[in-house]
Amino acid sequence: MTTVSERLLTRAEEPGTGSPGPADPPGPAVPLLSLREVRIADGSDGREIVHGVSFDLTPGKVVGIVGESGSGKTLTCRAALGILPAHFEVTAGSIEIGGTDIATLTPARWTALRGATIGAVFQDPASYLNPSLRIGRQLAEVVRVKKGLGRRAARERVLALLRAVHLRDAELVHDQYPFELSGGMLQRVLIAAAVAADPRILIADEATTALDVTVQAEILDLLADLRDRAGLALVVVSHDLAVVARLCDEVLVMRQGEVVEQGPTRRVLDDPRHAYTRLLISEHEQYGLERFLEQTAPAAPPPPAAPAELIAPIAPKEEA
Ligand SMILES: Nc1ncnc2c1ncn2[C@@H]1O[C@H](COP(=O)(O)OP(=O)(O)OP(=O)(O)O)[C@@H](O)[C@H]1O
Repeated sequence: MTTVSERLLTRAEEPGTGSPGPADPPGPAVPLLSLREVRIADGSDGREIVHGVSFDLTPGKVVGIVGESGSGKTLTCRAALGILPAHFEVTAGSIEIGGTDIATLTPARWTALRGATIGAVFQDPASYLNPSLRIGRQLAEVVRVKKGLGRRAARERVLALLRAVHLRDAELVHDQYPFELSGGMLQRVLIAAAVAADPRILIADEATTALDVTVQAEILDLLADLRDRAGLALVVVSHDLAVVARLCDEVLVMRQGEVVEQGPTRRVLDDPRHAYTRLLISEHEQYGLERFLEQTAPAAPPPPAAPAELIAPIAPKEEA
């Protein structure tokens, strides 16, 4: 008999994708990102929204956060990125990036860290791009500011990034405007922008939610590629247990601001200890299965990128 995690993995891999599942747990390493009992409150009324989140992210590790809408997943990510909405604040606990407590960072240090150490991709990629500028120009700006490249080198780097995120015709996409691209292509562009400055940590908050299942699986493969080839550490926020099963080493299950269950993904999926986790799994089995099985005619997968293409744009140490 197959386990829940085996079934979820099988379904998430169905749409014609072939990369392996979560990597073996990395050995002991200094956490790139460490949250300790983080509490977040709405300063306007003093209401505590997130009641203590802890996890460590080491190179190549993927931590998943699942849970119902409004449970505090996005606020937790935004706290780690130093971009909590106005009047929200971290009221207790600590967040460290590379051993530095982010509460001590100056705005200038934050600017240096964002992109270069920690990057993020959210849902609704179109809203993060300027509709009146070509894709290449927008990415080039990131590359020129964060990597200090000249015009020509920036163009080459942007094309390499577009290829690295498996966009078929990088030259064409380079010269297109956002409205000319599909949702899946825009999400790839956003991922390219997020990894342009070789971050060590990428936070993907519902980054595949708006995409159809085939494209979703391709984006998940892309994230797995970045993890495998560049040791990128990921925080993946999703409503979808199949996404979590596909990518994550560890999962946190959140409900109403509380982490109700946390542990290695397979243990949580195969032996859930909290009633809410069991509910999520049974809902997934009832509705998720059909959604994946509906996938009868997957689109052609993107052309395989040469390993060198994938490594060159994102491995920080390889660039002179
Ligand atoms: N900018 C904001 N202004 C006011 N309230 C907010 C804001 N952002 C979040 N909240 C509130 O904080 C709580 C947690 O929100 P959060 O976005 O972290 O949830 P979530 O788990 O990411 O939900 P979803 O899955 O729907 O994105 C919710 O009750 C939400 O209404």
